[in-house]
Amino acid sequence: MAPKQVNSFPSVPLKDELDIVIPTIRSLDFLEVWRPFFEPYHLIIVQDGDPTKVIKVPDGFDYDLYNRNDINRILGPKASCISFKDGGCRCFGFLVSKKKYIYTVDDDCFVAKDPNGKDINTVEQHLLNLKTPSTPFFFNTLYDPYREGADFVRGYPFSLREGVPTAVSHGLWLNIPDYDAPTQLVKPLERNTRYVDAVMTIPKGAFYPMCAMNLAFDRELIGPAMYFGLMGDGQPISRYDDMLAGWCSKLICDHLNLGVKTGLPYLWHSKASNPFVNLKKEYKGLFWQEEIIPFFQTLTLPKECDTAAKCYVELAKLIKEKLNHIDPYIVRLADAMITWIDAWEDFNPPAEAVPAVANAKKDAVPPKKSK
Ligand SMILES: O=c1ccn([C@@H]2O[C@H](COP(=O)(O)OP(=O)(O)O[C@H]3OC[C@H](O)[C@H](O)[C@H]3O)[C@@H](O)[C@H]2O)c(=O)[nH]1
Ligand SMILES: [Mn+2]
Repeated sequence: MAPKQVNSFPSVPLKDELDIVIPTIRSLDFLEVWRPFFEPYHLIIVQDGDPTKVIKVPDGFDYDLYNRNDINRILGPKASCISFKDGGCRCFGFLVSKKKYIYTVDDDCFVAKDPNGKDINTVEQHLLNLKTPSTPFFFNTLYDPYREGADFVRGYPFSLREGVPTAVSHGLWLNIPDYDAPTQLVKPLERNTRYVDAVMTIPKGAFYPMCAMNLAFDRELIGPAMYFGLMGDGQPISRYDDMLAGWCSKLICDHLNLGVKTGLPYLWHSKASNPFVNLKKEYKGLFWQEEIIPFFQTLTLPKECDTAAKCYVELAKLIKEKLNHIDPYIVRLADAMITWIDAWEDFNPPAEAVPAVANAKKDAVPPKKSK
């Protein structure tokens, strides 16, 4: 029986282990409030929309900024898999990062306070979540057993107390909740004021609506599955970027015995996007998901799929084969999933890749700007 890990916050910023990826089509002024927590880290800013628009990065941050011209230049024809005019463009940042962990956050999210009035360092809490095991096979009713002041409760099998590696840490939001358009329309004034002091592993076999507003993950374990789909301009759907990545990554985490956690940390989500615009963007997803989610719930991947990338390629094939009747778009999406993996492996060669070729490809990515 492994000694239980009692976790504490990482004492110093782990800047060599984590990049912060921010999609933006607006402004980066929000970084000012995050400065104490974000300044030590490298930012990867993915500028969406008009590439001629100059988006100012507040002084003092170490960053690379990529606009659509950069994405096209760097990926060439493979840029077709990166969404335009949808927050899903952020996955380009996941692709070019070289760090083990990614934290991605939206530009209308701010520092929240915990019930004691203390500013919440979301990066620290996500790193803690990712560096401590998950318990997907048997639910611990006292929530995160690795947390200070908690443990496995009576009856929890000792054979399962080591847990599994954590691949995804899904944070939450105070103030504007991540509601879909119909819910936003009927509850325009609803605000989330409930701070739940808990981190939970999402049990194996259960899916969840992954929101990318306050999300962290282990690139090495699950990076290839964090593709945010073909959304936005020229596509019949938007605002399902993170949902697709959530379904795919959870299926693959379950298959590879990796964990997904949700709960702390919280941030403050400030902007309610227009529910009528959102309804137009997401309405196909509202009914497509009623068929897509059962597809994921009943899917079993072959045991030969022993890496996230191999699982993802197999999943793309199955989506193309089993879901193409929903809409011709699904075929394009499945093809784009394969293009994504090709691009991923250009930047992150699989272990068995020939080093000479791999290095040549890896070095082909001059960042647009950095300080
Ligand atoms: O065309 C676009 C639109 C937005 N962005 C950037 O994406 C981030 C989210 O944008 P926004 O705050 O307007 O989205 P929400 O209505 O709050 O909902 C999101 O919440 C979770 C996910 O992030 C998902 O994308 C949405 O459902 C923000 O940083 C925008 O600047 C963009 O790059 N391109
Ligand atoms: Mn928002």
